[in-house]
Amino acid sequence: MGTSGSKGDVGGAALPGDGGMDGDEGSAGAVMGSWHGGAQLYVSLKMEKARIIGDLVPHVYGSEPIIGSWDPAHALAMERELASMWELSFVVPPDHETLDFKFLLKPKDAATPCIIEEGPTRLLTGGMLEGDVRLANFKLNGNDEVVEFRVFNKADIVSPLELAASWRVYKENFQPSMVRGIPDISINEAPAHATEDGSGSSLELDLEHYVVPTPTAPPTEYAANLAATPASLIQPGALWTNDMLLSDGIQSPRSGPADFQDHSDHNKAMPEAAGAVAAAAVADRLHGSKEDRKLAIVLVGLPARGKTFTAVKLTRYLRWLGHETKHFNVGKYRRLKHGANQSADFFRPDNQEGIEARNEVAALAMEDMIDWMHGGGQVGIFDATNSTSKRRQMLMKMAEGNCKIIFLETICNDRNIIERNVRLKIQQSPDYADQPDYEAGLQDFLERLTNYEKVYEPVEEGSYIKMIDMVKGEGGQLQVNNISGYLPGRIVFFLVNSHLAPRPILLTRHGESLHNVRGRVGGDTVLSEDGELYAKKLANFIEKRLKSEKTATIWTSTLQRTILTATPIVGFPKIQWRALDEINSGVCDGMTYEEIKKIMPEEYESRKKDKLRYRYPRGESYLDVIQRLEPVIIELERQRAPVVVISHQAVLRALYSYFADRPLREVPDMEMPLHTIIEIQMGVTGVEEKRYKLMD
Ligand SMILES: O=P(O)(O)OC[C@H]1O[C@@](CO)(OP(=O)(O)O)[C@@H](O)[C@@H]1O
Repeated sequence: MGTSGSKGDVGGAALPGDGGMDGDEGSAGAVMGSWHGGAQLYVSLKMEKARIIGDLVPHVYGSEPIIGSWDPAHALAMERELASMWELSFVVPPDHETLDFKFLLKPKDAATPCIIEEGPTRLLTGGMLEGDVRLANFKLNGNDEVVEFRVFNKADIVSPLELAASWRVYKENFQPSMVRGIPDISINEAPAHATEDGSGSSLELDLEHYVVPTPTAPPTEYAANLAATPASLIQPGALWTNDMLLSDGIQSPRSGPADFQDHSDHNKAMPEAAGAVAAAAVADRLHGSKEDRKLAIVLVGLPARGKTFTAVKLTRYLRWLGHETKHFNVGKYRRLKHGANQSADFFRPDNQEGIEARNEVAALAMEDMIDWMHGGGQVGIFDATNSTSKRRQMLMKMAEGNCKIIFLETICNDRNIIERNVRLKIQQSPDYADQPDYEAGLQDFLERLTNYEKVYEPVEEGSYIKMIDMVKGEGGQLQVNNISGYLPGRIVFFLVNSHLAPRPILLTRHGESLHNVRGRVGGDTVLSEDGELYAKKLANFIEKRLKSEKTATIWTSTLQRTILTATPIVGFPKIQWRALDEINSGVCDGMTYEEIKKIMPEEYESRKKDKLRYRYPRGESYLDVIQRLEPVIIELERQRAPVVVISHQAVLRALYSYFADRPLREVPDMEMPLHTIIEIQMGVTGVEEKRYKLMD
């Protein structure tokens, strides 16, 4: 093991069978010194841990000392690359000896519980895994449940010069790429003072050092809705009889013509949204047909086509805009009424009992939705396969006189995406929560899929939107038929611009401004000293956090406290948005809250009473801010690369509430501290959040 050492390096040695490296032969010290010609292999092992299982972290362990010499307690932890992707990367000579190892799951800083993957030892030769080893199976809870994670492996030939660059990137941004607890490559490091500009703006190598807890919030209304038992299932013996259902459904006695009395006094009444939404709502109310004021978005599609995810995104978007919106998941009704582990037989086209049971729960859900609309609800998202024309006719009959139906069909022809959705379904759907054997669950679900495919009839009736292969946000197409009105138009525009590809969005306020120091609102002041220090730290953070991203963009408002905060950031384009300017405090601009209370007590009290709707004289309300941020949300949904939004307290409260699905009433009082970065990771399994506080 020809290695050389230089002072101060940690012990260790290069991988066996090294192609030999220059450098004076020293003890079996670190791998230092210049490289001996020849390209090297940059190997990347990845595991897609699509399901969070406690604090278990993927590790690698095997024969080599650096990966534990087959002692699980000394396994090497994989690094989290994305919300559900874990990675271990290292550099080896192309002709390295075979490395044998296995994956295991255990807490990062504890030896137990420790779950070693099933199957034979894995062999890495020439940087690549031998055999068909794309999956890792783990038996949880002592054999009664098997989870399967996908494994990826890549080996790229890199030259010493590329290694030099990658070494600098790794040295500055993450832990150095290590295989033996020491840099497995090293180039003369830049002199230490280079990263210190004396202002203390440098950061710890490990950004985890800055992570702070996310404030706990009560479950979102969406989560509460999912957990609640539906109204129609609470009163046993619903109004429906089977013959009613089989004759394609008729109006239930309870859901007579909707009463369109004004429910503004209703505590769920939609807040008086401002701007476009208010104008449209008035127009629809005055001119639209009675039933158009209530909208049912009825999803259509085979299982594992992303219907529920689309329903969740659409619900969040419409609620954020101030429309009283609710998601009705028929699968939940079925599980509550008929149990959660129905086999594929329940879904067979020749299973009359199954058909009746499925139509019954669909009608119950539709009945609840219509009742909810009578109570003030405006947009119901009806989430089920609704895969036959007969079922859709039944729903249309129930909607007559109550609401307008728009069918939203999701069609996916990409087998890889379907496979991924199926895997997520088996791992996460309540239908398979009790299914210990992953393979058995997979088979059952594929059989259910076949049963649906036998009877599936694409949408041709009524008003409809077809989303065809739009999941990745690349290409695909959207077909629209007989769609009109403000809200349906907004929905189409949102669907055209949103996709499910995971990418981080970083939200942060500007560095502390002079007005912040003095407690004055609004204005357009420069940064304080602390604010300027934050700007430098933020630039360091962004360089580390986004270095491995191909592209990213920096968005600021047009006020100088955000533009100055963005100045030290290099390498990414910066865009100034007026829409990101702070709430306009009108005649109170530049005042302190105490001065407002003293000089305009009635304004102060009005704002205190209803901060969401209160509008500063010649200024804005939070609802006004939300309305002007709608194009920002659409653009954030459309972006596929990371975006850093440097904006203001009120604006960030409004943007954050969208991603966190918080009700509008909470927006004006949300915690949005200075010098803190909120990372929102949007992906297939929903939205995850992480906060980094770089300084007080
Ligand atoms: O709605 P409130 O709680 O007043 O917060 C908004 C206020 O926050 C401030 C700071 O007080 O925003 P920022 O400094 O982030 O630009 C004011 O400019 C703005 O008027």
